[in-house]
Amino acid sequence: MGQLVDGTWTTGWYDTKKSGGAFKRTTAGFRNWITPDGAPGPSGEGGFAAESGRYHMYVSYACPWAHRTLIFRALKGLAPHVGVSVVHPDMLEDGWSFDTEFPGATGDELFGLAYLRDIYVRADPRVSGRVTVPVLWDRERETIVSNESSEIIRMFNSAFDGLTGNDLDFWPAPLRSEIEDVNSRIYDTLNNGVYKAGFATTQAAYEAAVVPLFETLDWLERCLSEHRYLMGDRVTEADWRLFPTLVRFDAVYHGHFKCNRRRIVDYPNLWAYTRELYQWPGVRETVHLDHITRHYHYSHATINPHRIVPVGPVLDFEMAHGRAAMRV
Ligand SMILES: N[C@@H](CCC(=O)N[C@@H](CS)C(=O)NCC(=O)O)C(=O)O
Repeated sequence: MGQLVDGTWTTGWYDTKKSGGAFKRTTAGFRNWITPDGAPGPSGEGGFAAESGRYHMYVSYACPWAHRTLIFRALKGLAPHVGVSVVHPDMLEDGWSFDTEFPGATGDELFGLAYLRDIYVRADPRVSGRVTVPVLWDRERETIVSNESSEIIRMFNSAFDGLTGNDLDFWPAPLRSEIEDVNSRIYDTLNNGVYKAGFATTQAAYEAAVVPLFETLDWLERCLSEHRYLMGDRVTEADWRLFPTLVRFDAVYHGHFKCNRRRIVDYPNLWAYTRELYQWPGVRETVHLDHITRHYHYSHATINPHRIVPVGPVLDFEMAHGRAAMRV
């Protein structure tokens, strides 16, 4: 666990001293966009045209941010066009590694490097910052296009449509501002809220995270008692950004991160909605609870010093969801 400073690895856990015990997530450093013709996107520089076989993703199956990019890769039929390397679930002193001693960990399929940080240094020998997944790598320019999942899913939503013929749109223009509003509450209180609760080092910082977190879950339960999806009758990016947190919740966030007022299985609508999204074609294959459970409990020695990985809970994501009866 550490970060790169001027291309050199330095170790240390998240520093919460300056922020009263609160965990503050830093922003991602590589912010270019793949576009159909290589024109520049909303940030970064141009020159990253959508081409089959040119791009490769580095992910962890444990990571909820990487998970959304794997979901979009599946939903948008990008598997034949964008390759994937999967890191080992343990994130220890050296950060994410390409150790293959865990089922599903592939190693670095492009260069055979030992650590994910080596990929960052290959992109920029003087790079500084956290070494995070997901990473979207350009084999042609030998650099990182982006390490920001919220932007990678927007690229995947449309950049390759000309190549794949898949024009499913999870970011439809008329719903964008409504999606942004819902995303921002869910990001702050839930996607990142679980980390704020789990990584807090004072009681006050923990409570400041966990109270709004359950307010959001209660609010979502009410929304999903009236509507099939967050935007009504149509599944959108907002649902796919929520799902990775819901699918991890009872297995890790409830116990390990102390988000334990309720579990997702205690919310009838949220639980049925989670099962529906899990059963969506292509999605269950992106869910790897063995990586998820192992990663959090084994990697966070400050929270779980003996690294005992729990055996439960038993969760039946395949159970009938009954959500098709909801019309709106
Ligand atoms: N902004 C990034 C955040 C990604 C992120 O924080 N990933 C975590 C894994 S869940 C990570 O790699 N952490 C390593 C670290 O912070 O050193 C995104 O959404 O793509």
